[in-house]
Amino acid sequence: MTIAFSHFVGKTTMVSSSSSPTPISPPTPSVFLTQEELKRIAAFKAVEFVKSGMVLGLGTGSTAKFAVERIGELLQQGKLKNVVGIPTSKVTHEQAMSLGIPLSDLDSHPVIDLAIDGADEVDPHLNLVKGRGGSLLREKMIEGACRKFIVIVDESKLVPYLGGSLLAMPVEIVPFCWKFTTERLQILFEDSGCVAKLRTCEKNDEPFVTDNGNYIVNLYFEKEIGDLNAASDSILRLPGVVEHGMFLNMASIVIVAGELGVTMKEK
Ligand SMILES: O=C(CO)[C@H](O)[C@H](O)COP(=O)(O)O
Repeated sequence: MTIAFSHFVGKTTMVSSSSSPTPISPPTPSVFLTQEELKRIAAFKAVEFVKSGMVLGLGTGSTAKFAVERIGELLQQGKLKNVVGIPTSKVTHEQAMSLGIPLSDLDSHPVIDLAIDGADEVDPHLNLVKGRGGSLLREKMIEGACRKFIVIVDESKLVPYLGGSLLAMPVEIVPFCWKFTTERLQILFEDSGCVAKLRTCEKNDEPFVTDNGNYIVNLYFEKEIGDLNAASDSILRLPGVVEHGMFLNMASIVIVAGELGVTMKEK
């Protein structure tokens, strides 16, 4: 049984095995699935779009890791051949290496056929918040260079507007005078009741350091941000900011796994 999520604006497809681009089928959803199982189902569905010979952006996080695992498995089984992976983080690099997935980078492969990655929030227009795993910069560089970007989420990630989960919207900043930059970010969005906080590591309360040697400031919004493109521009104009976690108009397809089925939303 499948359901269509009224959340989305535009075309939503209810997924069945007949709509699969390849004969590889994920486990069939049923009730009482755990969040991990839902993530795995969305990931398997996305990997059905992978074809031999493709250059692939490999995402980061607990959902994307299932996609990387599946790609490794299909390579080992000989069902996929000659793919090259471009990892979006050191963690994914390690995982892909351990699975024997051939790896490269954007310098050697500036155009990527397909990227598959998770997201922290998905709004009805397929805009995303990403980077709660801290890999937003590499993710944005790699996913911005791909022909098709498939986002895989469980239904808990759907929000009516970005910032709507009341969880963090991350911004990567240089460590130099991070307090100054954090304050500037908070002031920028004071009309939206924004609170800006440096991300720290749970184990020692030290600043969280990204794969690029930078810090992350988490923005928490009390009210809707409003014009997302204007917000993006003003964040990026602040000296000290490297990148933010709003991925606007980048997703080609969002695959959502829910208790009652899988839906696929295309731009
Ligand atoms: O952007 C990311 C990492 O920087 C992740 O894709 C995002 O945080 C979702 O992660 P998960 O699948 O573990 O919920």
